[in-house]
Amino acid sequence: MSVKHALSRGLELGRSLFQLGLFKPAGRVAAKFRGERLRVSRPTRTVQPQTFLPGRYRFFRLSLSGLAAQLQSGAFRRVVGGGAPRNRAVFLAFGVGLGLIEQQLEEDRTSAALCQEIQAVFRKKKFQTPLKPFTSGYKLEDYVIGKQIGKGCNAAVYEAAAPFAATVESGKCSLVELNQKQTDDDNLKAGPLRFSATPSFPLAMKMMWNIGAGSSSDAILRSMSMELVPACSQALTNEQGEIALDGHFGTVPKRLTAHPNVITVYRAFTAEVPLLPGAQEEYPDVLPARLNPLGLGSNRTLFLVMKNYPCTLRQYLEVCVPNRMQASLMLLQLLEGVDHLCKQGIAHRDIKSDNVLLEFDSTGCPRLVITDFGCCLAEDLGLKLPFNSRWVSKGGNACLMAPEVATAVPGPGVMIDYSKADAWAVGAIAYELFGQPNPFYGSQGLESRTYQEKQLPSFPAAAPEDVQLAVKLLLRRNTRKRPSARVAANMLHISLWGKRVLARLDQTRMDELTDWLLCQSAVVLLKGRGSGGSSVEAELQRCFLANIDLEDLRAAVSFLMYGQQQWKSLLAHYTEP
Ligand SMILES: Nc1ncnc2c1ncn2[C@@H]1O[C@H](COP(=O)(O)OP(=O)(O)OP(=O)(O)O)[C@@H](O)[C@H]1O
Repeated sequence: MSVKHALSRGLELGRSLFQLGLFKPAGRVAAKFRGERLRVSRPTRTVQPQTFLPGRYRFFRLSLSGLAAQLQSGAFRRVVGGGAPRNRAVFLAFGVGLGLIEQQLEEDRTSAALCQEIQAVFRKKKFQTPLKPFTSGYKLEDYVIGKQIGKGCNAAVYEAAAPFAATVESGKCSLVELNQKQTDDDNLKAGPLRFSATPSFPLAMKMMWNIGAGSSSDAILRSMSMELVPACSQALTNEQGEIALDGHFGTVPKRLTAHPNVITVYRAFTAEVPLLPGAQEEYPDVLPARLNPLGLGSNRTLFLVMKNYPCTLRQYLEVCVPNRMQASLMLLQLLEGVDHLCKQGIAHRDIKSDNVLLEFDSTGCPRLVITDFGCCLAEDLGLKLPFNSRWVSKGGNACLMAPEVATAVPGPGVMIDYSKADAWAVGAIAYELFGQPNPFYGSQGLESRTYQEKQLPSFPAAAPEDVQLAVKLLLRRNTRKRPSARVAANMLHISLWGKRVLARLDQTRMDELTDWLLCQSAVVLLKGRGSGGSSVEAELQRCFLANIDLEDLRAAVSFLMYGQQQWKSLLAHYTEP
């Protein structure tokens, strides 16, 4: 057999092996974690992968020399007719490798095309804010303002109503109502319940405290512009295309498109600071001299109008312990929200349970939205921040600052990469969702700057295994080993709705996964026609399909397979005699 012949024979052999499914997933499901290799044992596999092939397809862990050795000595001898001299065997092996790669590329092209088609179907129907276009609501006088519903370090928030907001659906079920439904539930902690979404005030108005920015719209915008990141297009521009905020557009930052898990600001405008209920008692110092002679505030400030949510995530968790399905769905929503921000080049930088608002869908499942973008990074450079001086702000809440941000030291040319920082914070909040204290809070808590992964408290055993794995991975210090919010979200999606496929993945090919994607698409489209279309679960499934990408999906599968291997070995360890 000549070298050329050996190569072409190998190529054919590789193609057939691939078609027969004898060979491929060994490489595909492989992943490299902590330098150790994961191998999925398959009964038909005879080749021990030893080296990586370079480039994008390096998940093919075919060792050509290993393959050649096998061909010389083992199972393939019969297949190739035996007795091939060593150098020919190398070429034969090389051919097999090429054949496998060629087929894999082909299959990838098909799967990637399918993913794109699914994406296109689910992206066509854009998430709509529940507000119809309306010409008013750009002045304080357009609103009736009720009682105060919240207060932070930078603003007071009041319930509000306006004729144009009649289309804003209230949060369906308030925490009070939910509590009444669940009084028998043993899981429910005792505690005062004070929150309710008042249907007559479907809106929330956030009045920023303006100390020192001055009263011109331009100055206000310059100092508070990040609050406008989640503002929808009608928030700033009315139907005639007039800019309602009479500042320069230059000071208006990058803005987010609407997403079910991110707050939408319906209207933003500047106006004179009014004397609202509780102002003299609760925030006299930030009032303008017109209202309090000792006040330090400017005369005008920024107002933001949003939907009025029944409570924050923190308030909800103080009185309720979500069941494991609800907690998983809540975690998934936070990951979906963060992924949406990342895709648009925005880092929130202050994700915490106070900055997540909550309402309930028609089934009583909590729906979460990320809010308060005051500390966000929304620069043209995307998720990287030049950190050349210690005066550059790294973001809010130091406790939930990802290790790569917390440990960054300012200097010339230093850049902080925020692409996985919000995902890390979500990993920490996951403990709260499953009823445990956040490990990074309190005087005894870990410090994100210094903690070691093995110091993380064990995750509640009641949480699904895949959730435990996802959280463990999200809290990895090394960003290269930490999944992105998208990949972690994919893990949970597959775990929640594709468990059956996952169980078969060690013997399956990618096409089984793509078949499952097609089935999911059909189910979600059908659900969308029925009443289930607005439930949190349906929204999440739509989100997943609208963002489906082969590489991210594959990464999620690799992490899940890695987790399964770990569980199996842990189990084996404990069941050994
Ligand atoms: N849309 C809303 N619906 C209901 N309550 C809200 C809404 N927005 C804010 N709140 C309440 O007001 C509080 C303060 O709001 P927010 O966190 O936006 O203010 P802040 O001053 O920017 O906060 P921080 O201190 O985190 O900077 C929230 O914790 C929440 O309780």
